[in-house]
Amino acid sequence: MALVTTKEMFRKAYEGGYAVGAFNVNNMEIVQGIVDAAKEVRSPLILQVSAGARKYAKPAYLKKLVEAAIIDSDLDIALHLDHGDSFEICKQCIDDGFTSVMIDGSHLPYEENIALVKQVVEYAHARGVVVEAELGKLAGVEDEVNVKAEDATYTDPKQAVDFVKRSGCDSLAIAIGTSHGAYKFKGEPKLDFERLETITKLLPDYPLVLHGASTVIPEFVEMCNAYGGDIPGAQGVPEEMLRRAGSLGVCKINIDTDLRLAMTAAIRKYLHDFPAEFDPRKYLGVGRDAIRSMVRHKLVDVLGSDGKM
Ligand SMILES: O=C(CO)COP(=O)(O)O
Ligand SMILES: O=C[C@H](O)COP(=O)(O)O
Ligand SMILES: [Zn+2]
Ligand SMILES: [Zn+2]
Repeated sequence: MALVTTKEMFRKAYEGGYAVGAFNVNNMEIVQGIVDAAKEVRSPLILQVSAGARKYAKPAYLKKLVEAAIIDSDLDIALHLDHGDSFEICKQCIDDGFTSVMIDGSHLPYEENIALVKQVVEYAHARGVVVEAELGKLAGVEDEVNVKAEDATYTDPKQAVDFVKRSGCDSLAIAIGTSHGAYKFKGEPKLDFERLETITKLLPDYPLVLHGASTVIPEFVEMCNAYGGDIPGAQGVPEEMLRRAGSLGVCKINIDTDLRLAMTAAIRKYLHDFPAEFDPRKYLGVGRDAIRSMVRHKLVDVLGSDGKM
């Protein structure tokens, strides 16, 4: 199988009413845990690399890890740049062989966001690479109690149509109430599904992307806290909301925090239970196993992408 773009994955996901998981990768154990799960259940897969991941692991290592994953798993995998913040980083990744890049101009004024996305789209499309853009702002949304302020940062449906048409982006990340990290909601979790449905109606057959979509699995939060961690009040997006989003045009669901929590919880417990152990393969192996079973659960029970490869 091969390194592929997300085009075909999204087309099938849209038609099938399910979503493809986009998992952030930072080292070998994370890549292997995710890919082994996808291999077990024959799921399409997007592996994504942030600027932070490139700084931590170095671009050449990450690229080779993903190539190794394709050889070992016999899966089609898309390699995606997560939250590219400039034309230059997108160009670098395209030149390095990424099949998909995100240019995140969501912090820019509307017209500047469009202009930046257009520039990346022109470069990417000429090389067979697809582009994800973002409209609306995610971070900090959960702190807004004022509905009007909330509205201002959520994606405006009519603007989304204009944005897609004028920028030429292949998929669009939208803001409907999710946020990055382990603290997504203070009270009851709430996403603006009415807004999502309006966007989907106005942009039929168009793949949408949900960032900040970790469920912050209570089992792992509790395990972290039970073995020396300190992450009280962590809360994510409930699974049933992700299933609903997947049936409403969301074709890509981004997951990073859940990987971090699964790995950290398992390693914390292992080191507590086996204090005399100091072979990194032991605790990193346990972390990798935790990622594998967590991702398998996501693919089968939340995203519904199992058997779609
Ligand atoms: O959106 C993400 C990466 O772009 C990850 O979101 P989480 O923090 O919810 O895992
Ligand atoms: O959206 C953000 C991802 O979770 C990546 O986070 P990072 O920049 O710490 O690698
Ligand atoms: Zn963003
Ligand atoms: Zn994100």
